[in-house]
Amino acid sequence: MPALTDYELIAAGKVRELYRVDDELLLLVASDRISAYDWVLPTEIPDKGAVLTAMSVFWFEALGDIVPNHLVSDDDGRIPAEVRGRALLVRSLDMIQFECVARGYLTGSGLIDYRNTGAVCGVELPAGLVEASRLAEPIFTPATKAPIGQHDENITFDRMAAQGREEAEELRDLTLAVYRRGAEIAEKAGVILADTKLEFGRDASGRIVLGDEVLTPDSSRYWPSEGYEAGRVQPSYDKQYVRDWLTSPESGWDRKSDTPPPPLPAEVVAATRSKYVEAYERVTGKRF
Ligand SMILES: C[C@H](c1ccccc1)n1cc(-c2ncnc(N)c2C#N)cn1
Repeated sequence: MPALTDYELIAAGKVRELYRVDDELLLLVASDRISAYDWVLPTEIPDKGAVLTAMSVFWFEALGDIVPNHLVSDDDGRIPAEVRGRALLVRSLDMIQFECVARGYLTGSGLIDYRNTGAVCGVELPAGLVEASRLAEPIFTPATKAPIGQHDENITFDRMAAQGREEAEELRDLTLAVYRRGAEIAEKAGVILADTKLEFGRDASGRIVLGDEVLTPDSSRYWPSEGYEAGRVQPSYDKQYVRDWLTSPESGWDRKSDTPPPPLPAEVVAATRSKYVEAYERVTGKRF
């Protein structure tokens, strides 16, 4: 059984790492770290990495008729014991350098663009929409990848198509199809999938393949269906306990200061772990 140190680290995000296993295979590792307000918190959430990894595995399978994916195995001798359960053995792809985002609801950077221009990524929207408005139809809102620590830049479809219209159209169609399927399955589970960010690449035969994690609470916004109401910021399905505690007087933290957030109390950690497990069990219908 190999150790993680046997593999070269080739990419690291706030809460995950990517290692090279050989010239065809990579290891996508999800940590138990959690980020909030653009900070990586000092306290980990036990099993977060494993739950999100299991969610990606579920979605790759549930989306198999829509798009091929890079998953080779979630249980293979080449996955080191220390990350078993929170790591995926994946095919190395030639990644397409666009963030493929689909939105069924208006929030985050999409809402900001809408308030400034009446559109998101050049897609005109009707007047009068507010925070968390449900859109009549899901929209494709691509972005260029920003360097670590910065926010991606929303771009128009035409700007993306300048690098190849056919590819942009295929990525748009796949992204919207994945979102619609995800939103449909989530809705049956009493969960709103507000938006999601996908990453695609090309395999050795030039086929477009879905990479990265897919439809997880880290790559998507999940809201409880119960209590949904446009006009206010919706509670995050998985991170609301963390957000509420960090912005409460109890934490002693000032979000506007440039100081790192304090450690989380055990009860916030436990409640947050439960929300990840609950999201997985409701969406997949499987026990974690
Ligand atoms: C953005 C993401 C990332 C993951 C983990 C940590 C930091 C970034 N990433 C994914 C690849 C990638 N490259 C080639 N083939 C692949 N199958 C994948 C995947 N997944 C490169 N970067």
